[in-house]
Amino acid sequence: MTNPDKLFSTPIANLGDWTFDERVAEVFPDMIQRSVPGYASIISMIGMLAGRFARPGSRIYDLGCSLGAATLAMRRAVTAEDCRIIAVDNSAPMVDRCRRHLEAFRADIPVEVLHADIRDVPISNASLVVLNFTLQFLEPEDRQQMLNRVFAGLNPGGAVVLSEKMSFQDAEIGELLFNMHHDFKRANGYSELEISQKRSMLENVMLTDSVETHKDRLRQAGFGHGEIWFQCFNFGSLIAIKPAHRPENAG
Ligand SMILES: C[S@@+](CC[C@H](N)C(=O)[O-])C[C@H]1O[C@@H](n2cnc3c(N)ncnc32)[C@H](O)[C@@H]1O
Ligand SMILES: O=C(O)C(=O)C[C@]1(C(=O)O)C=C[C@@H](O)C=C1
Repeated sequence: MTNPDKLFSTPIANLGDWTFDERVAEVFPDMIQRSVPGYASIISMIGMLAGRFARPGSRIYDLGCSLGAATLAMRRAVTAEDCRIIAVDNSAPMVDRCRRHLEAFRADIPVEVLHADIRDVPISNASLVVLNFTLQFLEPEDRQQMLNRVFAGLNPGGAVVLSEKMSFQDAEIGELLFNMHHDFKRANGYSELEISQKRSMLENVMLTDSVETHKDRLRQAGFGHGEIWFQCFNFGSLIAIKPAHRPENAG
């Protein structure tokens, strides 16, 4: 049983900015499940993607791993020989719990959990890089550079999975999907107070981009193109593949 998220159920005088602190880490599985439509599907399908993209002797990165849900799904699914997973988060309470979580299950794939800022972690020999609802917490001016580094660290034929809460250029559709997300939260038992307090805490620290912006950034990083492989309301996930080396005289 996970602890229920009741963090914002009573009025808070000074809301302040959102952080991934001890209290959030403690209720995180319940919180993210009830807040992100499609979260469980995305996690299990990241496992499937890892099974497909993992190459022998390569690394898989889970950037902003929180409690390690994506890492666990990938560790279960990867069959390629001599792979290792590097899971990174800059929240100490998340990293502590993530390590304990991973130790609770036996597995053949080694996992290194790093307490670090994803902007400082070298990326190399990667067959898959996962940013599952993490890029949205970087300052917008750091996002392109991050994706450039992901591209540079991927082996040819490797992929990036980029899941984000998104905004929409079409104002009417944007408003509908935003409202549907709030309906989703209400249906999962969150009150108007909980929804609005969390929203105002996230306001300054989680700035969302449009699907077009994400695709432009992926293109600029060198991926050629990226495409949505999952979407529910204003939450979605893109995939982009680093072109494989083409033989010298390929037409
Ligand atoms: C919404 S959670 C990610 C959920 C997680 N990927 C999953 O699939 O369950 C965002 C995570 O990113 C981490 N984070 C945010 N900015 C970061 C940064 N600059 N470096 C490392 N981790 C970061 C937060 O501490 C938080 O745990
Ligand atoms: O936008 C919201 O209301 C959210 O709750 C989103 C979101 C996210 O996308 O990361 C924000 C913080 C929590 O980590 C869980 C979910």
